[in-house]
Amino acid sequence: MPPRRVSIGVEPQQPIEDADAFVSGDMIREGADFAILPILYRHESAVADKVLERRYFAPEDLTIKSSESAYCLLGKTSPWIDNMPSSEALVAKEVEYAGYTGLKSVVAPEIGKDIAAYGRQLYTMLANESGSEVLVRIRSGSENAWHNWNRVRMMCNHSMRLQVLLELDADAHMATEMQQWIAEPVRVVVLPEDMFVPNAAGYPVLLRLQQALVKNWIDHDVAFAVQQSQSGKFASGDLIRYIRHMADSLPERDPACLATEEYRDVLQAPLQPLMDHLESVTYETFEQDEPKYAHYEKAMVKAISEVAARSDRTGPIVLMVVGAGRGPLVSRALHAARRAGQEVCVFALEKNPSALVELHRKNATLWLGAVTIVHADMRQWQPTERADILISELLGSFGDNELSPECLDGAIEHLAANDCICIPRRYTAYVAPLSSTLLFCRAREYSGKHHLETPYVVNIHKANVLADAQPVWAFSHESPATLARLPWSANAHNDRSSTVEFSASCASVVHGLVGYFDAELYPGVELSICPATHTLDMHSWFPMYFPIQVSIYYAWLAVHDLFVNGGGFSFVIEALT
Ligand SMILES: C[S@@+](CC[C@H](N)C(=O)[O-])C[C@H]1O[C@@H](n2cnc3c(N)ncnc32)[C@H](O)[C@@H]1O
Repeated sequence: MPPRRVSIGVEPQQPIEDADAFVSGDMIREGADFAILPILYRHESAVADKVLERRYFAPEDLTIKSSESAYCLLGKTSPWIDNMPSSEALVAKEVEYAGYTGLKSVVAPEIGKDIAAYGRQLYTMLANESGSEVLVRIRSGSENAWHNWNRVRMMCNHSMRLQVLLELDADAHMATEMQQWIAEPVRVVVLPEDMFVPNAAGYPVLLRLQQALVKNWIDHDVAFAVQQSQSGKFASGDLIRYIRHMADSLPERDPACLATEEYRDVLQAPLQPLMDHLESVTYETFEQDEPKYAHYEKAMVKAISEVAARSDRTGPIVLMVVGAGRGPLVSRALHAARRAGQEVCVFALEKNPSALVELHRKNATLWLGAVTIVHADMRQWQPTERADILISELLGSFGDNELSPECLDGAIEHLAANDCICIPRRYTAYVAPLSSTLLFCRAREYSGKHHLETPYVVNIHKANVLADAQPVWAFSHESPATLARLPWSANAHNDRSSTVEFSASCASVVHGLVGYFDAELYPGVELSICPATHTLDMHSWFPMYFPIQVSIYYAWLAVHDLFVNGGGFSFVIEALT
């Protein structure tokens, strides 16, 4: 497996007269991928006045004198002096010049005291058509760092081009503050030389807490930049080699993690397996989830044993797999019967005609004709005998957002015996408030009319779940006989509503809700995608992200009027004081 490729740059502290010479000399020698350099060589106000008067830079004013090295440079703008119009004008010139040379990113200085003026300046920089990204320099641990950042990014309307260059302080470690930054668009993490200590041979290393912090940032795909101090205790090249070695020696990611990594923070529309016919490749992905099917088999063995132990029991036990797809649950049902030592009669029901091809093929080659395959809608098929055990896998990431419970209601009415055991028998939906600038921006840019009023299935990564998830409702199929007697055609029995309150461990911005579910397949056999109880290595379901139209600032929050029915899901979020 190829090692992780980490981009590592340098931020020299001494003045650099010519960026091109620095890149082809020191930077390459040190093994850096990029450099963070000031755009201007000299910042004296006399220079600023001259530049503004003449309206262009002279070569001697500049560190970045040409576009030759622009591909590997981040250009720092001059320090902004609060309430000084000439300072604003100079920065505007620098940004214009950065666009001309092709710099992809410019780095703005730390947020000053006059936050409104700073926000206005950023806004102007982002309005520049050059399209350079603007990185705001944040020193972790500085007073109100996150609050100030939050204010300026709000002023810039959450622009996707506004990002963070996070400069760690020497004592930084993975605490609540870092968790806050994970949810923000951090592009570059600056590691000051003071963070490193010498090992026995005098080479720079990080202490354990800082190592954990850097490893966590590696996993969040940021670039690093090492920043030499004036004293120059260590050579930049040694700092870079150490970080590279750290990335190379991270443990190999397990295959399940690799399979899902490409979907990190990618917004996907939930599947619609009733309206659409799923493709073979989608079934193939489901089928790779060994832990999920192992749990199903365990539940089936228990259910078969329970039915077999009934005193009035005669003949083979009838198992129906409804929504059989290409048959993984059918294989498991036959295996479970063998494990339980019981004679069974297995039906596989599927409405997707193409999946039927695979079911028939497997019946001929694998199951040796032991299965009755039915091409039908589970809500309408009328069997000659009823199921003792009804097995389905119809859940979405939020539990009831795909086929269950509505399709299952129909199946129970037509197919289930009075004392039928349903697998799963119960499932619960959970929500938690979520902060993620990336997901919010992606939802905002998603095509379609109601892109901020629709949920997405996401392998959520660059995000901060702000409080423990809380249950909002459950659906139960524990007594199918009761359900079969319900006047369920109006579907009102599947309406649910709820109100939940959350208090955050730190003030934050809510960009929506994250939804999870857990399911009881059989008493004692559970599947879960909730973080605290997640089924080990199960990857069939990513969480659900429910964006909100306008992000809100929160420390204590109520999600009320949460409501679900067959037609959709709605909620209101209120920040409490
Ligand atoms: C999430 S897939 C699960 C497939 C399979 N059990 C597996 O584990 O790979 C749900 C299946 O239910 C089928 N399905 C959806 N609605 C159905 C209905 N009303 N009647 C029969 N099958 C249905 C879909 O075509 C799809 O194959």
